[in-house]
Amino acid sequence: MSNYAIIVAGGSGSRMKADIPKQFLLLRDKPILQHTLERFLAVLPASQLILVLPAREQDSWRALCEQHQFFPGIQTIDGGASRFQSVRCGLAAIPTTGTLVAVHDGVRPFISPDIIQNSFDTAERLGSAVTAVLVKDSVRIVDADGRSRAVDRRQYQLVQTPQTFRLDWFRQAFAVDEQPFFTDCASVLEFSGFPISLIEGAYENIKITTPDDLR
Ligand SMILES: Nc1ccn([C@@H]2O[C@H](COP(=O)(O)OP(=O)(O)OP(=O)(O)O)[C@@H](O)[C@H]2O)c(=O)n1
Ligand SMILES: C[C@](O)(CO)[C@H](O)COP(=O)(O)O
Repeated sequence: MSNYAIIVAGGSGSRMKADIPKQFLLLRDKPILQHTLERFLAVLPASQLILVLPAREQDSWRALCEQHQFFPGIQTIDGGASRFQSVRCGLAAIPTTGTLVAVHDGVRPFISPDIIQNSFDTAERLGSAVTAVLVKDSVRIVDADGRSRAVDRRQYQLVQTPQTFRLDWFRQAFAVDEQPFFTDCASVLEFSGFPISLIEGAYENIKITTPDDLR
């Protein structure tokens, strides 16, 4: 069984409005991305991790690794114009002998090794494992006229990463043309008819998106 993980960090972080891509910002003296990679290195060897970065930022990442004396030996790949394209770039680097693949946002540094391991164990049994948490707030649906009504929050979960799948399903699903409603890998696999199994995530596993999240 050879499992792989693609860490997608190919975005520009436009909503963070920082001078550098948000995955390179420091959190307790270390780049956010280094925290994330260290969590995955607790579960998988470096040879089974693929890091996707913006093509123009490869040199900056190398310099940051030098600065922080972080030399994990992880293969880095140039990303694409969207998250879907970046995942596809990472996928192309996985050998055909692979069995499962996890995809994780480089900007979710608080993921626990236990959740990563559970996602592989569940995907091995069921073919997919998509991390999600229950909704804690009340939820309302809003129509085009701005009228809203309450909905049953028990029918919704908030989706996180990692999202882990059988590699054969994943390759087949990612061969399709990109669709505007592909917001994560689960939506891509579902579009091709593959079943999505949810596993329990953690509220601390936030995606660092805006300055509030960083604080
Ligand atoms: N072309 C892209 C776009 C996004 N991502 C990655 O997908 C994850 C989730 O995306 P998001 O939080 O939206 O990151 P950005 O695209 O960087 O942010 P923004 O949308 O604010 O520009 C991030 O780790 C991001 O680096 C990627 O690998 N390639
Ligand atoms: C993949 C994801 O983190 C799951 O919640 C999310 O869909 C990414 O969304 P974004 O629009 O790229 O921020």
